[in-house]
Amino acid sequence: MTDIVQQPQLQSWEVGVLTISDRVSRQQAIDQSGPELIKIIKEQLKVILESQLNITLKLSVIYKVVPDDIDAIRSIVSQWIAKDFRMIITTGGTGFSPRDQTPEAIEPLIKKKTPGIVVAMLKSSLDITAHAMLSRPVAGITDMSLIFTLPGSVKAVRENFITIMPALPHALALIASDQKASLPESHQSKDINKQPTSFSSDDSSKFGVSHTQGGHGHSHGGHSHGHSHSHGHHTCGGNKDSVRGSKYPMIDVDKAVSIILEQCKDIKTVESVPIAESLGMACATSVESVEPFPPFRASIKDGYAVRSVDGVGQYVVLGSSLAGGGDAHRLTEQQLKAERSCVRITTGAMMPEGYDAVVMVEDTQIITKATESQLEVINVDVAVAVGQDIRAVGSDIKAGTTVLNKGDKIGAAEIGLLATLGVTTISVFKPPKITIISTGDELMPHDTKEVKEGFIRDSNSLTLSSIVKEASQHFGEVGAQTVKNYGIVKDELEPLKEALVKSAECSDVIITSGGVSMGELDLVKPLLEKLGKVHFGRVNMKPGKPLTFATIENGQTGKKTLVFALPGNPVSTMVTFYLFVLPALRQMSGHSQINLPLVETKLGERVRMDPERPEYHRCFISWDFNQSCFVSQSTGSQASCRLLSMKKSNALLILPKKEGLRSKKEHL
Ligand SMILES: Nc1ncnc2c1ncn2[C@@H]1O[C@H](COP(=O)(O)OP(=O)(O)O)[C@@H](O)[C@H]1O
Ligand SMILES: [Mg+2]
Repeated sequence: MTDIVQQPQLQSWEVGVLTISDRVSRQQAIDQSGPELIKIIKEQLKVILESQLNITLKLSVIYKVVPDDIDAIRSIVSQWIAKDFRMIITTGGTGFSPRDQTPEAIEPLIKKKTPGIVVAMLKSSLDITAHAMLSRPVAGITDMSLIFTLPGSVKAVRENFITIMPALPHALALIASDQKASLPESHQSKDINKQPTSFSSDDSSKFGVSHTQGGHGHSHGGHSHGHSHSHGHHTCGGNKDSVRGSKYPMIDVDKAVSIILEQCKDIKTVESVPIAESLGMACATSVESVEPFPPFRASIKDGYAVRSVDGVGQYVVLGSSLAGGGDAHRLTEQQLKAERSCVRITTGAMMPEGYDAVVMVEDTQIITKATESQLEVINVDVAVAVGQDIRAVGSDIKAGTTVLNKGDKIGAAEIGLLATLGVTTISVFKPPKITIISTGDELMPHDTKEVKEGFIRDSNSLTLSSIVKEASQHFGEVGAQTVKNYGIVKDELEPLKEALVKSAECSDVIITSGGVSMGELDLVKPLLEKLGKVHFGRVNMKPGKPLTFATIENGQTGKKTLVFALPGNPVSTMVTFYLFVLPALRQMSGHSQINLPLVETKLGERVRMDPERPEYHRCFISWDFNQSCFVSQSTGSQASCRLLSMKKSNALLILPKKEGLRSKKEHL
């Protein structure tokens, strides 16, 4: 038998992708499902079609967005049917909400129903969540077109589409082979059902299908139906990514920190401030002493300035040198030269010329008290050496000594030093300007007395502004100038965009909380993609996995703003602040010491390890004098919403990912 190798035939197909959503069409939400579908069609379906049907495919995907409106939907789909689109796929509007009317719009356009496709889609979703039964998909054939309706949520779209994808080459080929669409229903469903056997589970996993992950959130056309399970379940465990997982690779904490530090390397501003306002800031230049300190020979003790060669015996007290005063300066050179003469002196007072030692008052006795006509006479009981109890000029700080280096943190001692040397203003690195934004429809201002049902008080705004203030001792004084609280922003595209754009104009750093997970209302990541560059969107840690870091650059001025999109759970917010935002703030403020101190500690009790991600376990550490080491005490339940686990904690215990319990030395 001779093999006849057929050249693939070139075919041009058009496929329509219609996103049906009021919110997307009003630009209150970014469409994720439509673009995702297009991506799968172009990257995966095309390959399968070409290989299964032995064709070279010129595939055009036409994409449109319409509101949840029967006429609008029908108008587009009818046009596409008329143009013989091979496939028309809608996403959104298949749920139970009053505005969900995609099935009603599509059904009358279908000539032959294809319930097998509906069953396959529902089955795949029902395997994950019972809520799938609230989806009302329709599928069918009209002339040249295969039409089906997918739910609105991007996860469900991927999952449903990937489920039916193996059957599509055969289905589309059969439709095309009979333009009159006279395919018997029995034949059609049989073929469709037969397909999965030729696409074994191995084949489908090739496309990334995995149901290992919990959580399933259907939303229809951008409306949340209140049954999204994504929170709490969306953890796509470790690296077990699936088609429903995040598109962002999971990177390690160290890598994330280095990406952040690289981005803030060039954001530094130097300013000159009065030294009293420089606490916590980093010096932008080195500081050298111009004058010596002390600038004069000064006594270290209260006593008498003497000539050491005069030894023990009686002395006449010529006058006094008091700190900042006295009358010794009025004495003539002649008087001061008189043998066995001395001058009463106090601590810090200037040594009169000609004297070379101080005898402390305890080593003397008064022989005769001073009267109007007579000088005081004392007895020096002990001999003193040259220079005794005298601070020489420049003995503390010589002229030309470097007292502060660039990058040194200015603390109380440093401010004292500068004041000593007569430095009144100092060149420092300015702390970055920070704006804090809380996102979430469920949030009410923290001072709300009666919180509406289903709402909570916004705690993150205050926690974040306080943590910044608390941390400012490590990067500089923080005033109203430096930290702005933007307040609460709804989970809607326009307000969020406005908040980010406005804040970027006036801040070096934006810290947001919430809206970075996988829920339908988690809009921060896609929005940041549009406004700037997302450098990472997931970190291999617990808590804090969805942490997102982006930069927004002003095209005209070139000003760069760092955006830390912290997860909304209050503990995740705090932990990610300490691990990622604080080092960045320190680096941007010019500090040479930017990392949190790391010490080794013994566990005070057994702790359960996380098998999937390294954990930053909140604990209290203290020095154990008996064991001569730090010992850590866990703060209890480590749920990322339990702010009580942060209370009283003074350290984060770094627990590597591991199965089981642990009770030995760990790094902190
Ligand atoms: N500002 C806030 N104050 C208190 N709790 C918040 C705040 N923002 C979010 N949360 C809570 O944190 C949890 C996660 O919120 P979400 O917006 O889904 O965060 P993310 O998507 O970033 O993980 C929710 O229970 C939410 O109510
Ligand atoms: Mg939220």
